[in-house]
Amino acid sequence: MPGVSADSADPAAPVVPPAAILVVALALLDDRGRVCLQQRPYDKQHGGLWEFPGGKVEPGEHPEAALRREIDEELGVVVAQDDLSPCGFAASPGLVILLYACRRWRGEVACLEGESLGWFDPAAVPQLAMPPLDYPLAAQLQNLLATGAI
Ligand SMILES: Nc1nc2c([nH]c(=O)n2[C@@H]2O[C@H](COP(=O)(O)OP(=O)(O)OP(=O)(O)O)[C@@H](O)[C@H]2O)c(=O)[nH]1
Repeated sequence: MPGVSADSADPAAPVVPPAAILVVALALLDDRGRVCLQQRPYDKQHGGLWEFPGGKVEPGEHPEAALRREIDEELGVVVAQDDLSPCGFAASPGLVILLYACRRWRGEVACLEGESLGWFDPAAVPQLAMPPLDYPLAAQLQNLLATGAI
C-alpha cells in the first residue's frame, strides 16, 4: 500500500508500540502440591499484592525464554523449557498475561525481587489480595489441577 511500510527489517521504519504489553507468569508447584506466589514490592504498582512470579516479555523475546529469565531473576532458580506447561491466560485492555505451570526446577527458591514469597494451597489462592488478572489465572490453574491435566 503506498505510503505504508510493513518492512520490519527496515531500520528507518517507525517503531510501532505493541497493542498490549505481554507478561508471562509461572505457577511453580512443589511436591506437596503448593504453588509459589510472591508479594509485589510495596513501592511498585499493585504493591503488597500477591502474584504469580514473572514479568514482561522483551521485544523480540520468546515468551518461554522471557519466563525462564524472569524466574531466574526473581526466584533464583532455573526451569527447563520442556517442563513448562501452558496453563491459561488473562487479559485486560493493554495487557495480556500468559500463565505456565512447572513442577521441576534447579536451585533453591529465594525471594530476590519481591517483598516476600509464600507457598499456598491452590484452593486458598483466590482468598489472597492479588492484582485483578491473577484471579482468573488462579481459577484456570485450579481447574487444570482438578482435571489432572497438569
Ligand atoms: N500480575 C499482574 N500484573 C498486572 C495486572 N494488572 C497490571 O496492570 N499489571 C501490571 O503488569 C506488570 C507486570 O510486569 P512486571 O511483573 O515485570 O512488573 P514490574 O513492576 O516488576 O516491572 P518493571 O519494574 O519492569 O516495570 C506490572 O506493572 C503490573 O502492575 C494484573 O492483574 N496482574
